[in-house]
Amino acid sequence: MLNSNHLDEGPQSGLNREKHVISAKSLDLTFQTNDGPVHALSGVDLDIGKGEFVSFIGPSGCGKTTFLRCIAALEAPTGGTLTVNGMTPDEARRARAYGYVFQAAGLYPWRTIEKNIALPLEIMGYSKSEQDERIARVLDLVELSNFGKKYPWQLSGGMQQRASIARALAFDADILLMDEPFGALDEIVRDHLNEQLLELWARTEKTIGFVTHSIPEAVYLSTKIVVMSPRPGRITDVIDSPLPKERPLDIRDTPEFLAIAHRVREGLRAGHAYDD
Ligand SMILES: Nc1ncnc2c1ncn2[C@@H]1O[C@H](COP(=O)(O)OP(=O)(O)OP(=O)(O)O)[C@@H](O)[C@H]1O
Repeated sequence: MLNSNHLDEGPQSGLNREKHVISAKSLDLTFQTNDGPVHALSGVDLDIGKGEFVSFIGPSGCGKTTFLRCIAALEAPTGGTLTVNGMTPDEARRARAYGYVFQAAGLYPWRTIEKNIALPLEIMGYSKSEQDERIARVLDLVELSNFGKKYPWQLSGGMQQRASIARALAFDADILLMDEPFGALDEIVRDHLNEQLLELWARTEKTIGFVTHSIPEAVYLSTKIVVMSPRPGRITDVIDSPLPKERPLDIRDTPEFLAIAHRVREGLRAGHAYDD
């Protein structure tokens, strides 16, 4: 079975009827390092509903990436529970419950954009015709239909990131995990990609977990903003955004937007003060 969606309505699954796509309870993760233990996540409680756009914001080292990696079963928590589509993260990974977009686009330079998107599909055993169909659909979603035959180095940084998003979307996972995907891009390109990402999210109704250092980006994109602070990494505030789903860029000048941005900033400050 190739499509992850089958797990949502499986017959055997009382578990799968759980309404939260991602649910963390008292999640803890301590890394054992040569310099002693590093408490990367402490008592993290968070529920993410289907179709939410959730941003994680906080200073360097507060555990944003670690939390995303736990969801993706790339790290094993040392305490608490975490479910993804009602399964363990490892089961969800095997069921292809999510796509992952990294900070660097991570495209293979010797493969065309099409061939980069095809790679996970090849590994998963899709037929050539299904690969082609999926590649065409995701290239259209990220507005790169005319660039499939190009190599990554022939594309701008923003286009490469869009190609990387297309690759993560190709096997149609319900969840998209994005770790600071636009951090290295200039403001104008980033604004444009933020707009496109919101459109894509509205069209596909994916659940998105998005790591960022930018307050405006978090507020512009999210239905829920999770503010974190370090040592140990923990959640200090969860803000449910009252902004409408349709968001032109100039919404960033409205009092409602600025009020949320203010609350995020206060949350970040409080986290820092805690460390002093
Ligand atoms: N594999 C690992 N081994 C040991 N320590 C680790 C490991 N991965 C992360 N850490 C530590 O865990 C803490 C949380 O790191 P993490 O990368 O999740 O933070 P972050 O909030 O994503 O930071 P940034 O914004 O800089 O990406 C940091 O102190 C980091 O040094």
